[in-house]
Amino acid sequence: MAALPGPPSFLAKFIPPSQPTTPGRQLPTSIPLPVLPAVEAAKRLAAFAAVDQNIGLEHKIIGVGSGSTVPYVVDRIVAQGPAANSDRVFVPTSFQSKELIIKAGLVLGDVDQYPRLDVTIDGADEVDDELNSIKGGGACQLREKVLAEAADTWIIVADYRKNSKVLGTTWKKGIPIEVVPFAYATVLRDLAKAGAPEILPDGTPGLTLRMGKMKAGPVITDNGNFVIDAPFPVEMMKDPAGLLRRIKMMTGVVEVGLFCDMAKAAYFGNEDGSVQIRRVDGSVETLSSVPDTPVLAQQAA
Ligand SMILES: O=C[C@H](O)[C@H](O)[C@H](O)COP(=O)(O)O
Repeated sequence: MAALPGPPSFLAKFIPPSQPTTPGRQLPTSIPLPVLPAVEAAKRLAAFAAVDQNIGLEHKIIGVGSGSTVPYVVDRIVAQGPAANSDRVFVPTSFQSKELIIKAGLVLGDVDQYPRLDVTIDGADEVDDELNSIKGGGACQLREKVLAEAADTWIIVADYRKNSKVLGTTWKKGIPIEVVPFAYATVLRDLAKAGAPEILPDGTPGLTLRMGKMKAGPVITDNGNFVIDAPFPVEMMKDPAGLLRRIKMMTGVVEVGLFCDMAKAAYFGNEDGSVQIRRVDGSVETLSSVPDTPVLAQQAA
C-alpha cells in the first residue's frame, strides 16, 4: 500500500484538539517519554499496555474510542510504526476520535464499511468488579456501544480512579442516557419514577438534562440527540444489567451508558507506574512497568 497521506491542513488549522494536549502526546516515540502529572501518566500506562497486548500485526480493523485516555492509545498505535499501520483501517466512535485518527495520519474507515472489527479500545468513567462500566461522560456512548459490539475484542483503558467494585462509587454524576430531543421530558419523568433522585443526599443535583458549556441549552450528541445524567441508589447500581434493560425500554431512549458483559479486559494505570489488568475470566495481572517503546515497532520495521 502507498504511504499514508498526512492530515489535511485545514483540520489542524481550524479545529483545536477536543482534549487538552499534553507534552507526552506530542512525542509518542520519544525516549524517555516526558514526565506527566500522575493521572495523565496513569492513563498513558493503561493505554500503552492495552495496545501492546491487544493490537498485533494481524489486527487490521481497529475501533478507536473516545475520551482523554484514548489519545494515548492512538500514540502507541502510531509508535508501532508505519509498516504496522500501512494496511490497517481505524473506525472512530466520535467526532473526537475521527479527528485523532486523521491528525495521526492513519486511514479512516466507517462502521458501515466494516461492521466487524478486530479490536476496539475505549475509555470508561467507572468499571465494576465484573467489568461492567459506565460510559458517556463525553456523550459518545451510542457510537461507542456500536463499536464495542462490532469488535471481536473490546478493551477498556482507564486510570486508577475508575477501578471500582460497584458502579456509582466514584462516578457520581449518574448514568449517561442518550435520548431523542422530543422525548426528553417524558424520559426524565420515567427515570424519576424508576428511582433516580432529583437531588442527591449531599444536596447536589441528581437527575439532570446535560447542559452545554459555552453554549446556551443542552448538550447535543454527535447523533443530534440530548443526554440525561441519571444517578441511581447503590442497591440498583449493583445490578447494572437489570437497570440497563429497564432504562432501554423507556420510549425515546436511544442508548444507555451502561456497558454490561462486553469487555474482555480492563487496563488500569496506577500512580506507582504499574498497570493492573482485570480479565473477563476473573484473572488479575499486574505489570510493574510498561516500556517506552512498543516491541511491535521493532518487529514491524
Ligand atoms: O463519552 C465518552 C466516553 O464514554 C469516554 O470513553 C469516557 O467518558 C471516559 O473518558 P476519559 O478517558 O476522558 O475519562
